[in-house]
Amino acid sequence: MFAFESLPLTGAALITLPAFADNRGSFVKTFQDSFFRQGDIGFELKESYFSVSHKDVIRGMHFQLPPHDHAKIVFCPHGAILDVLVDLRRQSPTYGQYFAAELSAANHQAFYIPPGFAHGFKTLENDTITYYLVSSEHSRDHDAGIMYDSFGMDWACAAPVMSARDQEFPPLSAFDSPF
Ligand SMILES: Cc1cn([C@H]2C[C@H](O)[C@@H](COP(=O)(O)OP(=O)(O)O[C@H]3O[C@@H](C)C(=O)[C@@H](O)[C@H]3O)O2)c(=O)[nH]c1=O
Repeated sequence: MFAFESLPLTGAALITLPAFADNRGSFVKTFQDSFFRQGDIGFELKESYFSVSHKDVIRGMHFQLPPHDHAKIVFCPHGAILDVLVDLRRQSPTYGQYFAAELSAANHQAFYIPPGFAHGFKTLENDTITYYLVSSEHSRDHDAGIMYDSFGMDWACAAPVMSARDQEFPPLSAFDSPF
C-alpha cells in the first residue's frame, strides 16, 4: 500500500512507495491510478520524465503557469536528492514557506506536489535519477521559476552545478504569483 503523510504545506504529501526486496534485489511500485485519483488529490497522469544528474547539481525552482499548471509526483529511483517545495498560492496560510526532505532509492519516498508550488532539488550522489509523473503536458511558454536561494532555504552547497536559465529566475519577492 502507498503510505501517505500530509505535510505542513497544505495539500502536499510525502508518500512511501510500496517496496519489496528479495534475493534478486528490489521491486517498487511508483503509480496506481485508483490511489492517486481518490480524495483531494484527483491526480491524472499526463506525462512522465526523468533526469540524470551528477552530485551537487541544483535544478529549480520550477513550475508551469496557469492554465498549464500541474501537480507532480517526484521520486528518486537511483541515488539521492534533497527535494524542496515552495508554496506559491497567495491565499494559502503557508504562502512563501518551503519544505524539504531527502528522497532516495533507499527510502523509496515520493513527494506529491499540488499545483501552485515551485519545485527543485539538490543531488546528494553522482548518477542520481529524478523521476516525475505530471498531470499536464509540458508547455515551454508556461515553464517558469523562482530563484533557488530566494526563499530562505539553506542548500548547504557552496558551488552548485546549475543551468544558465535557473540562475536568471526572479527572487520570490519579485515574483507576482498567479496561483
Ligand atoms: C521539463 C521539460 C523539459 N523539456 C526540455 C526543455 C530543455 O530543452 C530540456 C531540459 O529542461 P530543463 O532544463 O527545464 O530540465 P530540468 O531543469 O531538469 O527541469 C525539471 O526541473 C525540476 C526541478 C522540475 O520540477 C521538473 O518539472 C522540470 O522542470 O528538456 C521538455 O521538452 N519537456 C519537459 O517536460
